[in-house]
Amino acid sequence: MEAPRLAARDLACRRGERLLFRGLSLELSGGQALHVTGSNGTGKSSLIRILARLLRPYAGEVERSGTIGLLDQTMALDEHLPLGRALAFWRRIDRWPDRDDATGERVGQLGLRDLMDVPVRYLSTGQRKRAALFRLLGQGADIWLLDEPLNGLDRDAVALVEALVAQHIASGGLALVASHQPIAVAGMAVLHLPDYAPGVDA
Ligand SMILES: Nc1ncnc2c1ncn2[C@@H]1O[C@H](COP(=O)(O)OP(=O)(O)OP(=O)(O)O)[C@@H](O)[C@H]1O
Repeated sequence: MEAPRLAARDLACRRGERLLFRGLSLELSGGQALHVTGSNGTGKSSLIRILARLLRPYAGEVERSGTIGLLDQTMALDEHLPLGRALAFWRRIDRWPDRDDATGERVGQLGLRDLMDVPVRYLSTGQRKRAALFRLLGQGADIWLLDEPLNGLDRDAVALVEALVAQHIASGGLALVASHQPIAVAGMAVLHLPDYAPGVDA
C-alpha cells in the first residue's frame, strides 16, 4: 500500500458572500494527525468537505493519495431499519473484509451489542455516533476525515475515539479531526481557523 498523504495548498473557501478562510495550507502523511479548531461557523466542516472533494474550493488545490473515510453529521443509515440491518447495507457497499472476529469485537467495544435490533430512528445522538464509528472502522480507509466526532459522546466514548485515532495513526493511517472539543491524541498537531473578519471578503 502506498503511504497515505493529504496536502492542501493555498486553499480559500467562500460560502455565500463570505470568504471563510484563505491561504490555508497543510500537509499530512501516514502516521500524522491534525486537530482543526475554531469557533462555530469558521469553516471547519467546509474544510473537511473540500478535503473530501465534496465541495470545490474558491481557490487552491488538494492532493491526496489513499482512501477516504468520512465521518460527519449526516449519518447515512436507513432510519427505518434495525441498526444491524442498516449496518449490513454498508458491509456490502464498503466490502468490509471478512473478519468476523474483529467485527464482533468492535460491536462490543462501541457498545452496540444490545442495539442491533433497535430501529435507527430510535437511537440517541451518542448511539448514532457510535454506529457511524463502527462503519468508519469497517471501511478500513487510509485517511480519516472526522467532523465533530465527539458530539454527543460520553466520557468513555470520547476516550475510545481518542484511542481509535491513536491506533489508526500508529498503524500508518492519517487523521484530520475537526472538533471544538479538546481531543487528546499524542503528537496531534493543531490548526486553528480564525474568526470571520469582514475585511477579508473577496
Ligand atoms: N451552502 C451554503 N451556503 C452559504 N453559506 C453556507 C453554506 N454552508 C455553510 N455555510 C456557512 O458557512 C459558514 C461555515 O460553515 P461550516 O459548517 O463550515 O462551519 P464550522 O466551523 O464547521 O461550524 P460549527 O462549529 O458550527 O460546526 C457558516 O456561517 C455557514 O452558515
